[in-house]
Amino acid sequence: MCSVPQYSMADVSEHCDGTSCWIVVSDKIYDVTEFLSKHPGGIEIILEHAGHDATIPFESKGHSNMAYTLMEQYCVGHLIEKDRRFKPKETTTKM
Ligand code: HEM
Repeated sequence: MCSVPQYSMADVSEHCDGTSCWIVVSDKIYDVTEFLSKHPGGIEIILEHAGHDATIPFESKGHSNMAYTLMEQYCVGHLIEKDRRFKPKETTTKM
């Protein structure tokens, strides 16, 4: 988790069109610019979420395990802790 770059939602929101398209799924950030034209569900549906959190639409569509594997090659980092919504916050306190 710590060895990859971390970005804020403000950083993600700058990549909001077909020239640079980032989406967030489960607090991980994906640069899908090169993938847009390859997406079996089409370009437009991803562009609707460009620069935003796409976790709920991505998961409610019910992507296959293959899709989850495929997306990892586009991961460019994680959200900074303050902007995370889905993963439990890291803690140094041991139970
Ligand atoms: C890194 C991001 C994404 C990857 C790698 C990806 C990959 C895929 C793949 C491989 C399929 C074919 C069916 C399957 O294997 O599940 C698919 C279909 C689809 N995807 Fe995505 N997807 C991504 C993001 C999104 C997002 C953000 C949405 C927004 C709702 C979306 C909506 C859809 C839809 C609606 C289909 C169905 C197309 C059909 O059955 O005609 N995808 N996607």
